[in-house]
Parts: sequence; C-alpha cells; structure tokens
Amino acid sequence: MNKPKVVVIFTGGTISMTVDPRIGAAIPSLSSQEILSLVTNIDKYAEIETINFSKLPGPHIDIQMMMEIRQLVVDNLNRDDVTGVIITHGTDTLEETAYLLDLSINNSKPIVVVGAMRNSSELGYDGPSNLAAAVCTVISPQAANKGVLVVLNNEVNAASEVTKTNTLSLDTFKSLEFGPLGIVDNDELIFHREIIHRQHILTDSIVPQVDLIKSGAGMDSRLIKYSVDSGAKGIVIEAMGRGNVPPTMLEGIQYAIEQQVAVVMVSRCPTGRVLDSYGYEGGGRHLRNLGVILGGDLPGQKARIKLMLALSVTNELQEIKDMIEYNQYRKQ
Ligand SMILES: NC(=O)C[C@H](N)C(=O)O
Repeated sequence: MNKPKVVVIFTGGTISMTVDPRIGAAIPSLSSQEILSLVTNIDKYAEIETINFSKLPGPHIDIQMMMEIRQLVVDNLNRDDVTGVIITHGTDTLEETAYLLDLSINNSKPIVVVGAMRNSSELGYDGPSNLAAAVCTVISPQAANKGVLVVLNNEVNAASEVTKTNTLSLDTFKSLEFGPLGIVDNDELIFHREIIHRQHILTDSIVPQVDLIKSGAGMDSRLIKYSVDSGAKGIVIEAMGRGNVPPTMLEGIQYAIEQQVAVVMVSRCPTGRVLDSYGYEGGGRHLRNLGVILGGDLPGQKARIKLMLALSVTNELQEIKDMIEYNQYRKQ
C-alpha cells in the first residue's frame, strides 16, 4: 500500500539546534536529514519530502518569511500526491506563524506546526518525539478540516487558541481558555473537542507595519504617538484587565484613530476577552466610543498578526473592525 506523502518544511528553532562548544550555548546547526534520522521508524508511517526553508531561531523569523512559508504550504497542499504539511519552527514565534497560516489558508488538508523545547545536545531532546507526533497527526483522517494544529508534548492545540506559556517546560504550548483539542496517544490522534468558531482572512499579502504596545500603570502616550508618526498602519494595545487604559494613554489613542490608524485592544491578562464594561475615562466603553477595536481573548502578538492580515484586505476602519471582532461581539 502507498504510504501517505508528507512535506516537512524546516525553518530552524531549537529542534534544529546543538550546543556550540565555543560559546557554550545553543545555535541552529542540524540538517533536516539529521533531524529526521533521529525519528526512528518514521518511514513506516509516511513518505517524507523535505524542504529546507531556513535554519533560523524563532526570533529571526520575520513577517515576510512567514508569508514565504505560507506560499510553500499552499503550493504543496495543492499537490494531489501530498496528504499534509508539517512546519518545524522555533517556539518563540511559532504561535505567530501558526496563526498567520490558520487565518490565511482555507484547505481541508492538515497543516501542523511543531518545534522542540530542548536542543539535541540536551538530555531528553524532545524534537524527534514531537516530530513523530506531528507526522501521526498529519496522516490521520481525523486531522482534516481542523485548521492549523500545533503539536508538542503529545498535545494537539489549535493555532487560533494556543500560546507559549512557559520559557522552559516541554508542555509550554497551552490553549489557556479551553485546553487542548486532543492528544497523540500510542501514535494515534485522538480529539476531545471541536472548535466552534473558525475564521479566515483569505489574503496572500500582508501589512507588517503594526506595532504592539503594552500598558503599564501611569504610562503615557509617547510610544503610541511615535508609532503613528513613524508610519504604523495599525497598533495593538495590550490594555489592563477587561480592556482599560490609564487616561494618560488616551491622547495617543485618539491621535492614532484621527490619523486612520487602526487601534486594536487586547488584555495583558493571560485569559479572558476584552469587553467595554467600564465607563470611566480610559475604560473600555470610552475606548470603544473613540473607535478602538476589541481583539477578543487573543494575546497581543497574535492580535498583531490578525490586524496585519486585515489591513492587507482593506484600509477602512469599519471593515477592519468587522474582521477583527467577527463572531465575538455584537456588530456596531
Ligand atoms: N524552543 C525554541 O525553539 C526556542 C528558540 N529560542 C527559538 O524560538 O528558536
């Protein structure tokens, strides 16, 4: 019987790293063949085709590269002989690439993003087991129509829900609101739940000029104004609690909106969505009345990706608002 063909796009990250003895710290070095040779027996499950995209750590992957990875994924999913695509990625920016792919690709074939938390010089290198679980996920008929999946530590999470939560742990990728979609157990993909709302922003272009600004007690408007004056097309603000900012940030927010810069607000709290519950100066209701867009329960770095894609579709603030708030808030 023909084995399913899986394309693995190698981009780098700890999964491809060893410790360089000269500097005593990890850097990307392993080739795709070296990584795959550690995934014993994988050839019994799938025929693997490799694409060497880069050997970059997560923090070196930029938005343009994410779009190039996207094009490679689309091109390979369109091949009749390909069952699904895996992307190996540095975990620091993994959720951003995964979410970009999830929003911008509508294809029933599985797409899995995988990485590792321990490099190959460390005891307990988790790269091979994570890659094996990614292959088991991609070849499973259950994985069709699930959007982009993130597989590490035998857990399967939705790209739309997952975030990196711990700097060190093997189970760092968590869907903090809802828990994982499923697991890989004994080489089998088992789902525990569905995602109710999926969203696409189908575009093959992006507007990378979106800044991310976190709020803190007593912060003022300088960073927001600088962002606008230096060419930002959108700004994501990690506000406080339910979605409120110090009144000293209002001037900058108003300035941005007057200049037609889209301002999306999420919360610096790790869980819970933002809502316009508070009516005081700088509270969510006040911000919404000024034209601030609500970003749901996304962490700032993922709301930024969503806004970049939305801005590539339209410059109209109302249309951007509809896209960002889709299915989460009453239409205004
Ligand atoms: N575990 C990892 O992959 C972290 C690494 N700094 C990276 O993102 O490349």
